[in-house]
Amino acid sequence: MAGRVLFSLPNGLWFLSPLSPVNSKSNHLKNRLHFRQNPPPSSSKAVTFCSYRNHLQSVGEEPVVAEPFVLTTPLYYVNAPPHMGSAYTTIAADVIARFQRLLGKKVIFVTGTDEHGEKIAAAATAQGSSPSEHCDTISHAYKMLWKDLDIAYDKFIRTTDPNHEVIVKEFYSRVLANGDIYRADYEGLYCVNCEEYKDEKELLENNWCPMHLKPCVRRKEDNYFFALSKYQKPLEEVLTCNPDFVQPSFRFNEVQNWIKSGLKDFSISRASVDWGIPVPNDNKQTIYVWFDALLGYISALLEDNEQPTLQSAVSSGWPVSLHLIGKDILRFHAIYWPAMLMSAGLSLPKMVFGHGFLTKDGMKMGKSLGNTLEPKDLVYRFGTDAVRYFFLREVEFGNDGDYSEDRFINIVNAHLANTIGNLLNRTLGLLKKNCQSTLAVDSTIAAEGSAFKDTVEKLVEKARVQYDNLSLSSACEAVLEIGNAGNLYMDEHAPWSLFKQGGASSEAAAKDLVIILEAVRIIAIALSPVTPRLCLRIYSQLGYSKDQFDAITWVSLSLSLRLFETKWGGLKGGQVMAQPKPVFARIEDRTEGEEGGETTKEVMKAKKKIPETQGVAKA
Ligand SMILES: Nc1ncnc2c1ncn2[C@@H]1O[C@H](COP(=O)(O)OP(=O)(O)OP(=O)(O)O)[C@@H](O)[C@H]1O
Ligand SMILES: [Zn+2]
Repeated sequence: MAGRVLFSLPNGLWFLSPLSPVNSKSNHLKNRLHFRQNPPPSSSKAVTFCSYRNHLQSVGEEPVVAEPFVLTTPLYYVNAPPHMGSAYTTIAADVIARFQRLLGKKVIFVTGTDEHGEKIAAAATAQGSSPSEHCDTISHAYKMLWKDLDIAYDKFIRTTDPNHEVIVKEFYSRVLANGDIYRADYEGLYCVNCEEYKDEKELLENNWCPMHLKPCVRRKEDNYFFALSKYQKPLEEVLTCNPDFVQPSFRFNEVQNWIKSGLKDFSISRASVDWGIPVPNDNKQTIYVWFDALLGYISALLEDNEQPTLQSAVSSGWPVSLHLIGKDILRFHAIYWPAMLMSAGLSLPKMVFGHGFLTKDGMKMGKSLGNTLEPKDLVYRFGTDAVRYFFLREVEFGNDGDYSEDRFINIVNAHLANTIGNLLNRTLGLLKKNCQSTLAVDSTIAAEGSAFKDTVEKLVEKARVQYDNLSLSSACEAVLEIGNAGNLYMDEHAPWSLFKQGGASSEAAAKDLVIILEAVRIIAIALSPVTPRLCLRIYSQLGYSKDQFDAITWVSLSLSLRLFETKWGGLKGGQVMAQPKPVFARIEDRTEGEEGGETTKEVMKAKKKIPETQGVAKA
């Protein structure tokens, strides 16, 4: 396949490679090197970005972006341990990362912790520890939770990492050299929990922050400022040229309105905060926590033992394909950050997606309000897959969602235990009883003339499109529809009674079982980004090894891997299935020693230790 590659260059420009075979790695690298060494002259970056896009369209070229898929979660503030809200973003990011890996892409999944600032210093003092001890403890708690939730991140950045400090200082110096930093007095109302000066118009009565329900304090400081107002036009242009820059689309409109209402310069240093990175050439001030934390997305890209420079960090995956964040920090990511990047001559992220809030009694669940749901308890009681599945399936990605334990149990039981687990279990039971657990024919032959195969292929394609659009709940729904269709097929064909009739009916029944199992195989691939443990158990039941499961791809990357694609036809005649075991026990049915539902023992332990509703909001 020949095509052109749209490169993002370290100086903030985008460049179209000469026509070359895209799949040729050496050509790709040569082009990259050539443009890095001979960057085109700098002009207004936003305009250049647009003109390249327009140029591509005018010559009818579809750019092939051969860069890795890089995605980030927010770097979580270590003022308190993680909660279900922090877990929500990270689970969603993990699902997207796993999906992209299934498509065969190189993925760099970045997460981490934001560790500087006034709120952290105060939290440490309240705990009677030093800021650095406090950061170590909380950052470790995040890592442990990501392990419990099967988060397969590639990079975990802490903003107290010495390399990060070098990157922040270099970035600050670039922005300063570009004439975008100046010194001035500022007086305003500050919310320590937001770590942000607030506009009085946004506040509740008595100057309370609407998000944290705490009073803002009036502050006057002599600070360094970033000239955000200079970037009003370039930012407008970025949005005009790139309607996908902020997602979902209603948040795009929000950002557009903020910009339209006029951008004000903001202070990027604090004279009163010691726990931070010193401003270059002025040790009396530290860098504002947001001007520091956002750079974590770049310093995370540094390879181990690499010289910490902006140049080396950005050459390992910048710009990111996706910043996944909560809507609370949209302004920082969709306005401040792109302006800062333009000022430093770096390219912009391709997309910022601001999802909604998990709420408790209608209020955002958060550390500062303390109204949080403990993900560890949920995992302990219900298992990792149940937690991952419920929040992604239940909350439409982008909107807010309230938690209810009853609903949690109902959904997980109905979808994972009944629709998928039972379907597999009863099919394998029949196969064991009537066919010695061996498939009679290839799934392609079994499905000849059957409309069911087309239904499954359409649904799995629908799921792919939904994952790609980040409509994660709809992707789960499409996969579940395959399960529903499978159950319907089973009930309509009633293979158990066909087996009793013997002869040709028995042969038809044996084919029906192959058909159902092939559908379940496809479900196992398509749901594996969301419930990796369950899908591995399904794959084992279908007679595959863990290595084979780890090698699955959404579409075949080579002919020898045809078996593993989501296209119909993976299961072959003669293949021997494992002994049927429940792959997902219903939550209330789990008893100690029962097989299936890998969390059985944990659940029982947890039942003895944790009262049913502790830390959990009942609807
Ligand atoms: N209730 C929530 N629903 C969804 N995501 C959340 C929620 N709370 C936090 N997050 C995620 O964490 C990010 C904010 O991280 P942060 O460490 O500031 O947590 P926080 O609990 O919101 O803190 P605070 O309550 O102190 O403002 C959000 O942008 C979002 O990605
Ligand atoms: Zn606030």
